[in-house]
Amino acid sequence: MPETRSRSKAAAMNAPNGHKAHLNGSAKELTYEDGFLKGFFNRTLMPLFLMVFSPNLCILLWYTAARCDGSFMTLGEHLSSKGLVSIWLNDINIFRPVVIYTILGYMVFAVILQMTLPGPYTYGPVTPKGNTPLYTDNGFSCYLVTMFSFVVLTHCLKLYGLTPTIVYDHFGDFLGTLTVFSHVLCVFLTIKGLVAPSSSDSGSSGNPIFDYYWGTELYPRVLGVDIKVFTNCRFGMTIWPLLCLIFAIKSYEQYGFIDSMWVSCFLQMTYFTKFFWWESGYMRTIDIMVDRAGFYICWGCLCFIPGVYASVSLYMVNHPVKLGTFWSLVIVTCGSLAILINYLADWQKQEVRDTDGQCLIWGKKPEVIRAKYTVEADSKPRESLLLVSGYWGIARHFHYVPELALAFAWTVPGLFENLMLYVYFIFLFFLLTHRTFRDDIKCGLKYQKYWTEYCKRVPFKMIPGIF
Ligand SMILES: NC(=O)C1=CN([C@@H]2O[C@H](COP(=O)(O)OP(=O)(O)OC[C@H]3O[C@@H](n4cnc5c(N)ncnc54)[C@H](OP(=O)(O)O)[C@@H]3O)[C@@H](O)[C@H]2O)C=CC1
Ligand SMILES: CC(C)CCC[C@@H](C)[C@H]1CC[C@H]2C3=CC=C4C[C@@H](O)CC[C@]4(C)[C@H]3CC[C@]12C
Repeated sequence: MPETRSRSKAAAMNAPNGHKAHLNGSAKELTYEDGFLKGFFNRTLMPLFLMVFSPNLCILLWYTAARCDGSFMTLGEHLSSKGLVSIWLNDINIFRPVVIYTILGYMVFAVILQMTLPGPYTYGPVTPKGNTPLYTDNGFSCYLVTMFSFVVLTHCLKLYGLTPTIVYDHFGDFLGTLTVFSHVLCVFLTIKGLVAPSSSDSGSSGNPIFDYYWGTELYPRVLGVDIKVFTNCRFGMTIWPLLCLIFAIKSYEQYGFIDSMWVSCFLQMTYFTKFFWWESGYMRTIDIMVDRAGFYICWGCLCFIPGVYASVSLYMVNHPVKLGTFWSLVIVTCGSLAILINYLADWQKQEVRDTDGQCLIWGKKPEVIRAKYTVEADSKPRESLLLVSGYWGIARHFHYVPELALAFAWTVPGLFENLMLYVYFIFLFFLLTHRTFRDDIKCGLKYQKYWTEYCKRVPFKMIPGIF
């Protein structure tokens, strides 16, 4: 599991005295947060809105699928007759023992795999405080072992007349219990980041609401477990494929065929397999190198992924469509192509850096900008390669186009009867568009004139000539 290597061990590993002085004093916080997340709107209003709205969105999506046949019109009628509070109080049981045991059982299993499965070491990017996180790259084996264990467990349960689809039957309770659990974790992490941080990349913003929402630590570790690897990868990104499989089994139990569900499930499972194959690359993304372990990322991965990201499959349980071989193949082919392009774009960026530009991109020597930068902790000059050719020469975030195309491909098998099916796609559209702005600001602050040069050479964010 990740360790944090610092230029100065005292500055990173043990929440040193110097760092505590920083917490008590007025030293500068992360430049990204200063540059992007500032002002009353970003630091207080938006966090409050998201912390209230998002858990309700998850519950209402489940309620729409389970009680309103996927229709927002019917949901509107229910809401006006019984109200939102009644749904939380009467339709959700956060204390159901089978739900609590299943969640805890899975978490223990996931932590054991995270801690014990071997893998090569891989480094994350150097942090603003000059720490370099070290990870054990065991994501792919954790994923394979989990999927294999799920198949074995499903067969064992069958012998006793049981089925994993109990998760679907009590999915509202699962989301409710996970929400409570996540808040407990977030409270713990917020306090831990202030009183016993795992590294010097921590501290308060001075605003308790923002601290809770955004987190007080970049790389918290508890008993040797890296919390963000656990929440993002071992929980969120592993629960999502498990839910896809469980929902497909449920649909099959009910209807005896899984035509549209199969197409959607196949594309999603290919996407998860790709994700875990590339997991070390994920450790170099905004989620890990910028987002602190607070409500946004921890609650997001523990609840928003099962509640919103898996809502496509949840909806499809009761809305099977007979697509037929031709359309199934067309959608699977388009979706697979989107996965491939997205993967190759992520790969190009990584390969150029790993080989210091000594590789071929689309058969040619890559065009790069050797961008110099320093981190907040010291003035030591550092260098990163910005790729200007390949997919990174089309637009600065062109790879989001196949990501969106893929999300559409695994959604469209459910056809167009209800808007609920497209909530994930719509959310992703806004998330990725917003991310293009976030990343430009983050990279602009980090690389300054080198980023300006990249923006001149590659002027569009996502689609050349349009955006
Ligand atoms: N389904 C979902 O909800 C989402 C999926 N994704 C997917 O996750 C994957 C990774 O996400 P992504 O948003 O790219 O991660 P990031 O936004 O974190 O990656 C961008 C980072 O890459 C580096 N970078 C930027 N431009 C270049 C360049 N030209 N050459 C080399 N490095 C560069 C910079 O980091 P540095 O500081 O190292 O220079 C930058 O911060 C993608 O496949 C994306 O589609 C992403 C978001 C949401
Ligand atoms: C609080 C909420 C309103 C928002 C929570 C959002 C998070 C759950 C998601 C934000 C960014 C997402 C991801 C980024 C990159 C990824 C790589 C991709 O290959 C797989 C998906 C993912 C891990 C994705 C997962 C959800 C987020 C962390």
